[in-house]
Amino acid sequence: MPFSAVNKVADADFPTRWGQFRILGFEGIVDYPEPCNDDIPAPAKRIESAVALVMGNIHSAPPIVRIHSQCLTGDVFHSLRCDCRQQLELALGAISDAGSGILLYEQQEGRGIGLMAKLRAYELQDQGLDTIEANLELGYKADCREFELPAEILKQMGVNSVRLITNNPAKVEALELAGVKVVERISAEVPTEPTNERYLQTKREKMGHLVS
Ligand SMILES: Nc1nc2c(ncn2[C@@H]2O[C@H](COP(=O)(O)OP(=O)(O)OP(=O)(O)O)[C@@H](O)[C@H]2O)c(=O)[nH]1
Ligand SMILES: [Zn+2]
Repeated sequence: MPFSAVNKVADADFPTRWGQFRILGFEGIVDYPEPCNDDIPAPAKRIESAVALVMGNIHSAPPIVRIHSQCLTGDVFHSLRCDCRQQLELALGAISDAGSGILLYEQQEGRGIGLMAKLRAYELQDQGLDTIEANLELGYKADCREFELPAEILKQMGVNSVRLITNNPAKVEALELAGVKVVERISAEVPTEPTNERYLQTKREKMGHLVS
């Protein structure tokens, strides 16, 4: 999806439980975005935003990077339907341990379908559909994310090679395609819960995620 512009809109101090970060805000303008649901026409222009938490020196060696997609239910409410919150903590812990790194938090709730659609997908999952079947039943693609904004943000920061925390080969491919080298993939596997076993099984079997 072509961005006609990606701009840094803010850069501030950000103390956290994991240590001292900078928090940066980025906005990208997408011209003629592709619809994620054929029944919902896309606008001619869409603004996408992402937050970058940056710790330490990110230029002396390929930094640890996590691209985290927004999950209100997991990140804020500690939902056990998914593994997002545990992955967020794993990533912040890894960056903190290394003393440097970047967490890119992209506002792609529900793999880009939005919060209300994700909740409707949960309803369908309660009736027996898996995560992908539920998205498709609602008219959405299985995954609406393309990871171009995080790639562009990394390049704007002068980061052209990274150690990426992920289990999702599509993220590695997207960065490489955009010209950001993934010199190492660091596993984002976290302990499973009985309530997220099917969610993880679907990621492994239908989305090619590298989880056991
Ligand atoms: N549509 C939909 N999205 C979900 C569901 N559960 C979690 N998500 C979203 O999934 C996104 C996280 O994507 P995942 O596929 O779990 O993991 P990933 O980011 O692709 O891969 P990792 O880097 O390995 O974590 C977040 O945006 C969540 O809001 C669901 O049941 N349906
Ligand atoms: Zn989640």
